[in-house]
Amino acid sequence: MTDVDDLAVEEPVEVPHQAEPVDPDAGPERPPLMALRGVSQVFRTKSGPIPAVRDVSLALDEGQVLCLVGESGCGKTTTARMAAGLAEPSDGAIEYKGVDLAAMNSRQRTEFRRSVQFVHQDPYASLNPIRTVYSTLASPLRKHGIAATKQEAWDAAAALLEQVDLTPAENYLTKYPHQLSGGQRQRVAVARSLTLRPRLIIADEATSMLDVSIRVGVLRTLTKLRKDLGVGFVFITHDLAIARYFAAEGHMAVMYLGRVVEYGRTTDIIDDPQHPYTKALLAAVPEIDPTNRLDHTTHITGVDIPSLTALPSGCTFHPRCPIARDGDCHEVEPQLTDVDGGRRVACHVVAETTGAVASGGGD
Ligand SMILES: Nc1ncnc2c1ncn2[C@@H]1O[C@H](COP(=O)(O)OP(=O)(O)OP(=O)(O)O)[C@@H](O)[C@H]1O
Repeated sequence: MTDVDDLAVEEPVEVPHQAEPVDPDAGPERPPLMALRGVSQVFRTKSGPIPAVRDVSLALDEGQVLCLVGESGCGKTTTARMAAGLAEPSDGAIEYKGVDLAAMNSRQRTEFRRSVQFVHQDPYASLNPIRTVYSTLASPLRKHGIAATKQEAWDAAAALLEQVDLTPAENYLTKYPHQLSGGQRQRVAVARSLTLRPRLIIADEATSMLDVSIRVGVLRTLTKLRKDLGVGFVFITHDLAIARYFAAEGHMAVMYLGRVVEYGRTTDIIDDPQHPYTKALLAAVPEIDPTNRLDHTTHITGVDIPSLTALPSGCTFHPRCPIARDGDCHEVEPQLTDVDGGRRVACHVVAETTGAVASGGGD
């Protein structure tokens, strides 16, 4: 877990669009930058189908940040890979600027591939070991006609390295991945994701393999890029301190066993979690709650996280839930329900307490 004190010193970041909750079902007149509509992913394996993601609807606008959080195996990476067009959903649709990926013509698909970039958790695995940093960055620049000559490619690659705070750039352009530290490699991977001037970066645990001090530096660079370039981020992390820092002016979706169980503004969720799973996640991180308003003695009850191949009936969280009741919680899967101010929660008890109504989005 990242020490939040390391992250707390950062000045607040201005983003081009102050984050209003984005409705995936907004009308076609102003489609979100990206929308996931009722997206599911079932992996067919020898031991049977694995429903990794079920009926997820999420959206974000230009320049916004959306954090996906949750325990290992809850479906964050699978969701991110579908959003990046790296895997086709078994059901539902991914839309970029209102156009379904599955129905895009070749021009739209090319624009999507340029505009939406994926940054992996492991920069060592994602960088070609036999290419220098220059070659890694120059290749897409030349291929897509952004740089016409070697000199232009060199200058553009150097500018990209400066954007990711690898300076002086000349010291890095001729290096190979094995000659760089983990943080430097991840900065090169981020620079590569910027080569085609993306509108959205999907970052999957992009800082989780880095030492804490290096992680903070890379997060600061990503935050600066968001501010300077207005690029949107889907940011995946299991670390709530990172989510609070990076998506402070954006939104958070909390996932559990393949579904979104709570969605809203990051600050609202951190300050006032509604779903018992979100409460338990936050209560497990005492340093994120210096005022001790959460009951840190309340842990998730019951057994370990259930298997995706044997999902509990009703609310899949009920075997571990401290407030589960007989009846609905055991029998009926709760839908995401509008609570207030754009917050959506999938919990029968919360819905009843707040008098909430189920949202039509089906997410
Ligand atoms: N290609 C695949 N084939 C079969 N099962 C898969 C495949 N990819 C992922 N899964 C399973 O789907 C579930 C969700 O995995 P996913 O990687 O999306 O979760 P995650 O929240 O990103 O977890 P982590 O943080 O550990 O990566 C897990 O149970 C995983 O084992």
